[in-house]
Amino acid sequence: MHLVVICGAAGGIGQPLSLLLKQSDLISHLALFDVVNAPGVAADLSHINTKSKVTGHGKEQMDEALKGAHTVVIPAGVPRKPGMTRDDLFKINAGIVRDLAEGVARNCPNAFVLVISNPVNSTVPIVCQVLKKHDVFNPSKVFGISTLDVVRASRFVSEISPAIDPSTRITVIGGHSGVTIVPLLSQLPNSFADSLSRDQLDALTHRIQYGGDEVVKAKDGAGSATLSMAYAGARFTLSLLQATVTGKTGLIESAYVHLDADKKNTAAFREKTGLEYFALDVEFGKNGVGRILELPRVSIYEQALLDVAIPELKTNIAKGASFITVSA
Ligand SMILES: NC(=O)C1=CN([C@@H]2O[C@H](COP(=O)(O)OP(=O)(O)OC[C@H]3O[C@@H](n4cnc5c(N)ncnc54)[C@H](O)[C@@H]3O)[C@@H](O)[C@H]2O)C=CC1
Ligand SMILES: O=C([O-])CC(=O)C(=O)O
Repeated sequence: MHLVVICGAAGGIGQPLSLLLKQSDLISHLALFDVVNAPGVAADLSHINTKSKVTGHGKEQMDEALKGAHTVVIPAGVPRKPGMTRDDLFKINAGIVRDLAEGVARNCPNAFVLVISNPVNSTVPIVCQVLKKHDVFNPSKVFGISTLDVVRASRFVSEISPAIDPSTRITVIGGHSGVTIVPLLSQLPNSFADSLSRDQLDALTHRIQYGGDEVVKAKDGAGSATLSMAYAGARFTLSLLQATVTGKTGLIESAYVHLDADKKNTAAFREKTGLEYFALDVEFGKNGVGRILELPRVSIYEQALLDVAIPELKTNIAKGASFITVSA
């Protein structure tokens, strides 16, 4: 019995994400929670002839939806409009994510919590702080989904170099907003990064960092990435489920996590940077984070990107963490 709950299930991401997850036999029950239209989306999805049962839960039914969940995916909240940064969403989304995390602490304290709602750099610390407040925090079980940055990096690189297949995984570290997104293109085979001119490398890096803005601009006020995010969110969720439900090993995704999830492999990095949260490649295990892969050697170019990302991330993390007071 594996209950997966989508919070914000009737939204632009929530609907296609739920559709993709409905196709998995690893999920026995898909519970869709939203403050609007959850029963309608659930009725629709429930006619699909795959294994899982689908239920819909409206505004007053958060506790009922979350009760006993194995995994909770959170794409609830408002998206950007042109001219906004992800941080501009904090005012509204911080409270939404806090209330959902309170619901997790009450109803499914052992669940894996996968955060999509922006600004991820701050909303993940909010979730962790709420769980700490209730004494149910396990750093191996809370993830900020930064997979879309990896998906974009793979796609954009393959557009430049047809020799690189679009399914090639690229390590993207840092956070999930603008300068905090640091693609490690130096890790690609055949000296791909060295084959680019400085202008080409700058343009590709900028496109990966600001891919979200491309979509916000093209949607022209109607929101931000939803379909590519649903793809990325489903990929992440299904990978985690394979590891935690079937015990499959060797599954790696980039995720924005609390570095206590693997103190051993992150100690040196943490000491050097003072960061508590960071997106790194994570190998899933039975209990969520199996191990965090050590940061590979970065190029001088990438170190300069990191030098810009780290102070910005620290500000984002402090903003999220200080939103919740945890008594000592
Ligand atoms: N991590 C990432 O890479 C990405 C994150 N996002 C973020 O995901 C979030 C959702 O984006 P969209 O689906 O496009 O927005 P949307 O507005 O289409 O959907 C959001 C849904 O959340 C629901 N909602 C609002 N308050 C709620 C609450 N308290 N409890 C449950 N549901 C609630 C709304 O009713 C709506 O159905 C945004 O914050 C956006 O910035 C978007 C793309 C990529
Ligand atoms: O750009 C946004 O606001 C949504 C997002 O996080 C992305 O597409 O990467």
